[in-house]
Amino acid sequence: MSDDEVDLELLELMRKRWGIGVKDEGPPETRVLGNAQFICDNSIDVALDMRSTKVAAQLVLDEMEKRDYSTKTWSEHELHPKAQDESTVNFIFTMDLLNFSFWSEKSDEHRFAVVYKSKRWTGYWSLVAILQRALEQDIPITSPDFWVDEEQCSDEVLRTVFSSGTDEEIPMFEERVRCLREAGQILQEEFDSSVVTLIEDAKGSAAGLVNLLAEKFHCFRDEGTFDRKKVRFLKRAQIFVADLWAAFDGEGYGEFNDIDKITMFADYRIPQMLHSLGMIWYCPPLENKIRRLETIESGHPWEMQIRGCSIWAVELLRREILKLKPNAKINAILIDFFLYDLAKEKEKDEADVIPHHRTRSIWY
Ligand SMILES: Nc1nc2c(c(CN[C@H]3C=C[C@H](O)[C@@H]3O)cn2[C@@H]2O[C@H](COP(=O)(O)O)[C@@H](O)[C@H]2O)c(=O)[nH]1
Repeated sequence: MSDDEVDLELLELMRKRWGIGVKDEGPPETRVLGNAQFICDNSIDVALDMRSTKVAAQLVLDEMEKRDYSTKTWSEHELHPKAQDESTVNFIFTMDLLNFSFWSEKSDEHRFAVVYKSKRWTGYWSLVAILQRALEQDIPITSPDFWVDEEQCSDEVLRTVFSSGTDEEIPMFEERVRCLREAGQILQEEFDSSVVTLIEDAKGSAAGLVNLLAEKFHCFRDEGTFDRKKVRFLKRAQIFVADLWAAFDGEGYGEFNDIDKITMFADYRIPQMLHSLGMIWYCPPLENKIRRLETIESGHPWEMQIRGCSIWAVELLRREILKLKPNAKINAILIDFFLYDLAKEKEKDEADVIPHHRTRSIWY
């Protein structure tokens, strides 16, 4: 071995043993918020409206206070798991691995739905119902070991797990199976098949856990390109951390020292709510495309602008709320969760709400 190779070997040993020679990278950052601001500053098809944002800030603050909206709200949802243990960690990981693209190519009344606990669940809630139903049938659907065992966890078994209560099957079934298999394999190879080990490897940093998911799991690497610059949205990685934080009320598996680094989750439901609040505006060709229920391809500049401007709009909303009430215990996560729940409440009664945009992808 040359002298240089010996030195490198020695340095590596010293780095591993004592952390010597490791340049301090500083606290982890996801870069999502900065990328969202960059997109918004360079958007020509989507615009923010500050006047509506200020009005919305008072409305959102008042309504969140009236409902005493907090991390505890998460566990109050009847389908969300309540156990403060590893089973809920695994449930949330499985849920956020598959938390995407529930909308129907056809009309909404035909869309995939599940009847569970004598209620009809659609969208995100149909996924939660599916997982609860499988567990009740003693199918270990939230166990990473199960996902890699193609004998026990065959495609046929998974088809029964994801079986629909309507004539339309769950969108992107094959992609969902691929996500489970890939995640199960990476957890097995790098994290002792344990989601808890994955969380512990982030050492209490929310941004660190988001970056670890994006680095190790392709199916969490939610990124795009805008104006020739790589931009990160990391929607399901971020909502996984947020769901943990909320489900465990900021303690135990949900304890993070930098939780406020998590941004709004760039999905297809919140932009719709932000538009109906007048906070974001679409140029006429884009608005027409959305109103005509036409798909926008994944990665299209229009999609990048909708997602980036929505993240930045919620950040500005958060700042306006804190101007109204500086000590409000409100962050982007709770604002986002509240807006999603509000959107679901209003889904039925407000016919004039613009449809959500239609981009088929595994990212949201
Ligand atoms: N930004 C954001 N996106 C969210 C959620 C949730 C549910 N979160 C629960 C946890 C805490 C909250 O209180 C909620 O109870 C689902 N989604 C996304 O929406 C889409 C599904 O829409 P629909 O087909 O109509 O169900 C799909 O992209 C899904 O990934 C959220 O909270 N924020």
